[in-house]
Amino acid sequence: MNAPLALSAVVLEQLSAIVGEQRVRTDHDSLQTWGKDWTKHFEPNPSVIVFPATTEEVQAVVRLANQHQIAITPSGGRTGLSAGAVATNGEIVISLDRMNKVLEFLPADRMVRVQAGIVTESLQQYAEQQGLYYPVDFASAGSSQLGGNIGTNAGGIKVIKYGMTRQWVLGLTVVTGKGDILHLNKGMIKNATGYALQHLFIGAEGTLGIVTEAEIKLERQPQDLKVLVLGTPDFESVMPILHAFQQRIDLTAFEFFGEVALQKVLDAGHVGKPFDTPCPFYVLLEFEGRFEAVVDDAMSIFEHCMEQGWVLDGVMSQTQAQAQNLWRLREDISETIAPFTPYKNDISVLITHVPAFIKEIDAIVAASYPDFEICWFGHIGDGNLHLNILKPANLSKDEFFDQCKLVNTQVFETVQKYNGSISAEHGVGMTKKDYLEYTRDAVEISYLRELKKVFDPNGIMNPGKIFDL
Ligand SMILES: O=C(O)CC[C@@H](O)C(=O)O
Ligand SMILES: [Zn+2]
Repeated sequence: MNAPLALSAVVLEQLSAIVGEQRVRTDHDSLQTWGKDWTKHFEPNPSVIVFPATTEEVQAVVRLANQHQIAITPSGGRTGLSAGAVATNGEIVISLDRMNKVLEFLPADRMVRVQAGIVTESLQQYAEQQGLYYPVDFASAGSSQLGGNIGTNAGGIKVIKYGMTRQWVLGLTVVTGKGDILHLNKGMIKNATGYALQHLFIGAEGTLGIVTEAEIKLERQPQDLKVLVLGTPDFESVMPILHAFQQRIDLTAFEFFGEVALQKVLDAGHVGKPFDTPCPFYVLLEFEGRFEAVVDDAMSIFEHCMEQGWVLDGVMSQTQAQAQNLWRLREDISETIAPFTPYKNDISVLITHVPAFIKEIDAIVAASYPDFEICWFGHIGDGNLHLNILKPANLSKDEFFDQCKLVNTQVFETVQKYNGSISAEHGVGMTKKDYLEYTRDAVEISYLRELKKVFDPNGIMNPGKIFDL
């Protein structure tokens, strides 16, 4: 590991003057902890971690960094999977941990104004206390922060009904890379006054500036959610099941996972199998079962799917506890496979192309990784697959990643052929940076570079993420 790059005593003193001496850390453990996210590919090596409490303090740090030409990496809950929040090169890490407050609730607007360091689950709980719902949800919601969700335009398990984080952002306060504070859109639903700059900061991974506050839209709470887990004989059956249900029922989730993923979760021992019939693939779907007619409808579609041979076995939750247990079969996958140092793909195509796309990707991985375990899962109802390749115990991390990267070209050429994305919801960060042109063409990337210069002329905001300058 590289030694942390030392900042001059003057800069450290100035940082202390801005955020307070107790809120500046340079000890080894802090640098390691706040210098990285959940990605395992890169070694953290920041110079200092600061913990501002207000937008103005963030602004002062950004201005200081501009003055001294020091790079900044914004840091939220550090649950990212693409190394968007890893500081490898002497950066000042700005942690939003102290900026976690709810600032204002406007019931008539069904909107809450929060600081960006609020933990996603705390925002969900706050909404619930108001009798409302914040629908962006995923397994890491207990640790991830809203600012990070905005930085990657996080998706998760309810996108099929509620969309990505972008859909819930009504306004943002940001500190640009230049050090200006902008209040973007101020929570309005209707505001036809030109470029909607808030949208540029959603998915920007902290490369244009730092999101410090957000106005977030809330929704009515879903009622009587029912969960079905169905076993299918093959990939080909998955999409017909989706279409059969969607014709008659508004789904709040449609997820899928393969046998390898299920087995790993069952091996962890926290949850039992859904039914006895072993199946190569499973889908999990959810809907609001407020009315008996909807639940009856779901049962008859389930039977129709069995008659068609698309479903081999299945189960529907009868209680909330059962629904939660069925969800764990899907939600526990990512954490359960983490010890296998997975090589992650987070790819998407239009729903139309999913069947052909999966077939091609399956053929590539089967031919290229005959000795590796392939763990399929994902938000198939949104056209988003999480293809995780698991590291065999006898290979080193570097050997394993090198072998996986050899196959990237084929996988990403297939993504490109279907006009898909090399990163559906995890962001580009450093892990997918070299492959950006498979989704965004060179002319488009040149516009991204120009935009970056407008907001961050000195190139200090999270350099090395998404693209190089
Ligand atoms: O670990 C992954 O590859 C996916 C993580 C997360 O996006 C999920 O859908 O569980
Ligand atoms: Zn996901």
